[in-house]
Amino acid sequence: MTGPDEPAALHATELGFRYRARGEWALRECGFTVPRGRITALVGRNGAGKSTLLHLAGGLLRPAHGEIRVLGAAPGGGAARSRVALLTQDKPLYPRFTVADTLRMGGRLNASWDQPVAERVVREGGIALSARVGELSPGRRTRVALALALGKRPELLLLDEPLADLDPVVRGEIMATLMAEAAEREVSIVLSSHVLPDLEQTCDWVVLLRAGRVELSEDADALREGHALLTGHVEEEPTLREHTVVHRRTHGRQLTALVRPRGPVGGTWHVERPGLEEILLGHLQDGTRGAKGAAA
Ligand SMILES: Nc1ncnc2c1ncn2[C@@H]1O[C@H](COP(=O)(O)OP(=O)(O)OP(=O)(O)O)[C@@H](O)[C@H]1O
Repeated sequence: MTGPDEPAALHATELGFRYRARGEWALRECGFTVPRGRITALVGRNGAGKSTLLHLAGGLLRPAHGEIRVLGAAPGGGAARSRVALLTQDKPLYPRFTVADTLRMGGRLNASWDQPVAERVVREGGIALSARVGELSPGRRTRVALALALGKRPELLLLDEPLADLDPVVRGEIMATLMAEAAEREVSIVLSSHVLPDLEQTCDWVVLLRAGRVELSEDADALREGHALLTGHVEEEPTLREHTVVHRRTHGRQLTALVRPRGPVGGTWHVERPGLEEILLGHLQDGTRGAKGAAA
């Protein structure tokens, strides 16, 4: 973990972006901070702005409004380029290259290249260095792309849906590799994903986007402690008025509500501490509230 005076992994103020000058805002008034040394889940429904945010952080796009800093530096500039790695959804790799060629290219392009790390990431997936990239399964291609990103020895790794299209076993293996690298080298990781169960055990910070705005930017344990899952009779619902109800559902006369309590919960509710998955799902399902500003 890094000291309090060190620049944050990500810091955005009033960040806004739109793809065309007169188009809709893909991101708007985003302000948040992600501390260093965290594994951050970047979540949001389709079109919420996750890829746009990662592309801005990786320096592939420039803000239309406000700013974003990575490790205290401007994205894409000299101070950030060698310290930040971005793995985009299209995972650009040359299909005709072998895995060994691909890693060799990584070595030529990056002064801080760490060949043993890159080879280890490849080997952990049982991939031969002589294999041709175009003949690998999607999961194995993801692993090679990850090896390229980790071989750069980044301080901040930005991953845009690296787990999409992978079976649960491969997803678990890739998450384990990421966790090991994060722990060993204190890499900060920001990972966008729709696979909420995979995030429960691995992520310790959450940024949740809703329609281009930051709704949550919080420590995962603080989120768990700050929510309660209540089950009870629908007639008890008026006792919830003083709390923030994130999401509610009824089954006959039974009501289940995910709430952010603002004090002791009255009534005869059965109260449980929800997991991160339930919390995120509750926030994602709730379409009634407008997006709010950032929390951190
Ligand atoms: N190249 C583009 N040109 C125009 N609009 C775009 C482009 N890329 C994204 N958008 C729009 O910007 C908004 C945010 O898209 P973005 O891809 O960042 O969302 P996302 O959260 O990553 O979505 P998903 O989960 O579906 O990948 C959406 O309204 C999308 O339609």
